[in-house]
Amino acid sequence: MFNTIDDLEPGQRLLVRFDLNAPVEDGTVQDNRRFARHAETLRELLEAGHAVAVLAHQGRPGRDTFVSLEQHAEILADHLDRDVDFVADTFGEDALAAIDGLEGGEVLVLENARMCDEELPEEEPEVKADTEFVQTLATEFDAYVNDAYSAAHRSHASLVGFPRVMDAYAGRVMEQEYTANSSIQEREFDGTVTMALGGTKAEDLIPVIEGVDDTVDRFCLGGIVGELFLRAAGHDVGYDVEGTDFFDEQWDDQRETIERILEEYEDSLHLANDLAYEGEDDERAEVDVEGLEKETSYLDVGSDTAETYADLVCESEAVFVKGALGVFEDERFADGTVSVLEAIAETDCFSVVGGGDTSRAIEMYGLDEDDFGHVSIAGGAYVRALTGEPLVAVEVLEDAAE
Ligand SMILES: Nc1ncnc2c1ncn2[C@@H]1O[C@H](COP(=O)(O)OP(=O)(O)OP(=O)(O)O)[C@@H](O)[C@H]1O
Ligand SMILES: O=C(O)[C@H](O)COP(=O)(O)O
Repeated sequence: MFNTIDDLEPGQRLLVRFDLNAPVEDGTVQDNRRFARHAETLRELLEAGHAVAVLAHQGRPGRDTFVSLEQHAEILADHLDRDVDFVADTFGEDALAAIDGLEGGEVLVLENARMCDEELPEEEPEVKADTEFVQTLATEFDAYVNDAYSAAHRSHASLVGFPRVMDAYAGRVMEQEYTANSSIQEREFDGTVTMALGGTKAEDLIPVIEGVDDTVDRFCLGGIVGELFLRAAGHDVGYDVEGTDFFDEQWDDQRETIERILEEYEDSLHLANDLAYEGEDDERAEVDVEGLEKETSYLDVGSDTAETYADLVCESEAVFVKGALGVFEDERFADGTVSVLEAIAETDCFSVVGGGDTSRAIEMYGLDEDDFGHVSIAGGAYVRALTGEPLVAVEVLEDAAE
């Protein structure tokens, strides 16, 4: 087990890793559940008199979501109802000067860690610990706190490097998510177990199907992941159209695996039989999978599919959700995601809803969190925990405690 912030000495200078990765619409960062959860950890640390520098990431280089953390500092400030400083630098001179001026009870957000070249390449913790990024920041603080459970599956410098070179502790979100998600993995169910898989990150989800196949009886696919499976099944969908970069790269990387899984799991995979898109007059329009066209951007599963998936949920003893079945942020394309969530809320099945973005649908559509077993702000990390696969950033925290 790891040490937690309960084990911290008083009045420390802390480097705290959050996961504030959020949707970005037209350059504007959207508040999601992660801010509220991490703000609670932050409040506790500041009230205890610690000086806190926040390290976090947003998007990936080359994507529209790869932006500065300046807006994230403002959103955190709104949650805390106090000032949150920001410096547009991570470990250079400006960052070090700002860190130097940090007093107990104050907080400073550092710039997007993924703007540093040494952050992203997936490498062993020892290699990350040796980077200039980690070596420079480590000397500025008494201890490192990792609260970013939802990024704990990534072997990035800010997640795995620091615990190798300094005292390291788990924050409240890390502790709570780790406990909840690990206990789910050990549960056994007598009845049917259904998993709804959607969202944009096919490469995170595909290994999950094989990892949980002894527990999960059927998989309902939607979102980008579902469209890639439809493409493998021979339908004219799952191709990038102007302005999207979801499909072609993932298809090239995952094609063989998708085709194999489609064949091996024929009986347990449920693919959409209709999809929705933006039709004339900007209205939602729908089409059966036989009528799909490569040039159209499909934004949700169709109503027939949504109804079928909701029925499957109602017959289940346990339901796991990871990733949205459509672009639920736009009301016209929320039907698939919301139908599944409503079906869970109406029945008394055990349920877990995961995903930094997906979990936001619960409050957006007025559902009651109490109707769900566990709502996780983690996506990739939560599904890996379900398969029993270790999370590298948790492992280094555990090593640090020994
Ligand atoms: N057909 C689609 N086209 C474009 N975007 C889609 C489609 N279906 C779902 N999405 C988007 O997928 C997003 C959620 O997927 P994502 O992979 O980011 O999962 P997540 O739930 O946030 O998990 P994580 O924590 O891993 O990021 C939603 O914001 C939704 O708009
Ligand atoms: O949003 C997430 O799932 C985490 O922040 C990890 O982000 P990534 O999938 O871009 O590595």
